[in-house]
Amino acid sequence: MTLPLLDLAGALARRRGIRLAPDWQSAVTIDLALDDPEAPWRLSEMAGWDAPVAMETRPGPQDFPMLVYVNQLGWAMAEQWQGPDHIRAITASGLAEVEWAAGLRLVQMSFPEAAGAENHQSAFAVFRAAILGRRRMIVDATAATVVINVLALITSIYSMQVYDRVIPRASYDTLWVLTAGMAFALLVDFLIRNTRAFLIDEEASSIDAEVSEYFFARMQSVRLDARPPGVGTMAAQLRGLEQVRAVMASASLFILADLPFALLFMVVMYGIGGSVVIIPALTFPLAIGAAMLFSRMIREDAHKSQVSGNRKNGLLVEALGAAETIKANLGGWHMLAGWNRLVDTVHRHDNQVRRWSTLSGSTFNVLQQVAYVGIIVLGVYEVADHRLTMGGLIACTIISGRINGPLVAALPNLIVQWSYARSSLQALDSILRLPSDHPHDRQMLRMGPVQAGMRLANVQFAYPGAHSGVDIPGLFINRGEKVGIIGSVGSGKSTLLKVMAGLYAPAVGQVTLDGVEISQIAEDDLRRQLIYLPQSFDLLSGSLRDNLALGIANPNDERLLAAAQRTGLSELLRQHPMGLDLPISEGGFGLSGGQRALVGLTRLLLTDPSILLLDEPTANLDPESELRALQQIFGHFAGKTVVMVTHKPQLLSFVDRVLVVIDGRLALDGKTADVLNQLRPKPAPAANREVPGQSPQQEKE
Ligand SMILES: Nc1ncnc2c1ncn2[C@@H]1O[C@H](COP(=O)(O)OP(=O)(O)OP(=O)(O)O)[C@@H](O)[C@H]1O
Repeated sequence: MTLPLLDLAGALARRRGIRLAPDWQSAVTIDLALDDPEAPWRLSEMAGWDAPVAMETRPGPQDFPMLVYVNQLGWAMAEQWQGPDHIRAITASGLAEVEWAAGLRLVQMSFPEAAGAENHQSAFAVFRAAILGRRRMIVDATAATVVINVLALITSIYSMQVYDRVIPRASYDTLWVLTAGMAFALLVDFLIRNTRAFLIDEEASSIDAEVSEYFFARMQSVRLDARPPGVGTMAAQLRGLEQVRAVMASASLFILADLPFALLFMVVMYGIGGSVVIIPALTFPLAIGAAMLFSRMIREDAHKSQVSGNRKNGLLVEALGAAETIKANLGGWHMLAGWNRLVDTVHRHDNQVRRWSTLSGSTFNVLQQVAYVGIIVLGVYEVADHRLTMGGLIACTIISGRINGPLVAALPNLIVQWSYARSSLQALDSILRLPSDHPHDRQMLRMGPVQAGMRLANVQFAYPGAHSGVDIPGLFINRGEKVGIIGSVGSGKSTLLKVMAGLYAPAVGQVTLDGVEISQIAEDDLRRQLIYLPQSFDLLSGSLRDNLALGIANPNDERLLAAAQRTGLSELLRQHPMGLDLPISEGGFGLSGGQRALVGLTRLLLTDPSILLLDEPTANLDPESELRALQQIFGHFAGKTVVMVTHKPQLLSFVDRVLVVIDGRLALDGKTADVLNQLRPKPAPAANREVPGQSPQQEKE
């Protein structure tokens, strides 16, 4: 049994139910020996994880599994206690019992959870979890809010004392004592307000980072066949995160924390001014009611403006991406017309929102003034009846300012922000509803190299809203087989390959590797064993080296250059002064179509899969480069399974078996020579004969 450290760490993570990022191993650039006592620390450092924690005391049963260092054997997985003095461990040479002693090196790895690993049902729940996960910030900010509100009362008490005690008796000493107290209160207020703002801003950034990481990872895990067609629109929907964050994780939320204090202030006002409290008791609920009404009025327009805004972004992305086609075909006017229509729609709805927002602003302003005047008028009668002092009346007007003040003044903004955020949340919910590559209710299985082969059983797949797709009652591809897939344009070859690669999930039936359904295989294992090369190999921004080494564990320049030499990519490296550092710009520009294909083929040579699925890998290459690259690929992967879609009959000499796809179904399946023979035009009318459903290979299975 071999147990290299990376496999050991992967197995440990799986035992602990932690799903690591699929490419976590790619960060490990040097070999880590199992018998290196520092290996777990080195691994964590390279992978960017927190340092492992060494057990200082005797571990409890709940602490297992973890790593244990066994003399002469090196690191192993400590599974559990086996009796009071022994620990059961899986070592490089099998199961072992390790005697517990005080100096035994037992280590707990600090694995990070892969982003998006938690299963949230709604976007609101994602934000709520991120905010509630910061209890300390909530407690501190709430405490600060309480103090700020209590300090606000001091101003009113100060004014009351000055008008009732200081002015009638001209007692300047009292004035200065009160003023000193007031100055101190103002200083504390200043400090606490700033601390609160600082605290919230700090946490808002970390909430933002956590939430955006979650959504980015979730967006990436959306199953390819379920992805909505508008990429730009989807990107804009994700950008809506910022609006939601601005409302949910910013100081404006703490304005709402002032809400309960409005009641406290009314109680205090009742204590000072008695019946005067009737005025804010009427105007405050009126303001809240009006806010709810305005938010209802704004909601629909905000949503429509948001949807059109997202589509505007989609159109922009499309116009930039398809610039060549648009320019070459005079499509600019068509795009501009679409753009102008969307801009008009956005403006129409935004203007409506702005109108309601202005109206709400002036309504709340009037309500504040009405409350102020109302308190003065009622207060005058109360003062005349000696039920209220002058100072009391002034204090009541100040308190009324606090009740209706910051919260009511902030309402118009908050309503608009919330309306847009609400619409963004709906868009984010629609992303969360899309099926994921890794359903959370499924336990992922690990697997090593494929021993038997790939089977498709009763597989049916159709694109959403379309009739086309694939329908394969049965197909088995044996380990080591070289299979070609041919068929006319749009017959379903690429779709079949993507279903085989597990990128598209069939609606019915199963694709299995050694009997295990591929949707149940842990993603890192699946992508190591099953390599899929798409028809158009897209490059990512960065350097050529980054693109060649993407997701490859242990890449180094010698390996990259050796692989490039074999496919012919080295020609490009020779021509370019920057070599492997050749920059690839955003969108993957910088190389020709053929060079891009060579990058994809070179990268293949750096992998060690069981099965290769190649979709027209050499469509963009000249005959010479094509031959060279395919000889290298088929030579290098001689013992592996290779399935290759192609339109070129001459490439079928590389394969032993050919599948012919017509309308998403297997029309022929057999040895290359037999199939080519059958496809050769025959003089007799028997050429149109129906093809039997079962191939010799299938029957064997
Ligand atoms: N994303 C999609 N949404 C809806 N229909 C699609 C989508 N992609 C492909 N199709 C349809 O599915 C059918 C099969 O397409 P597929 O790309 O598998 O054909 P193909 O045999 O690989 O063609 P080609 O030789 O041109 O590459 C076609 O009719 C195509 O229009």
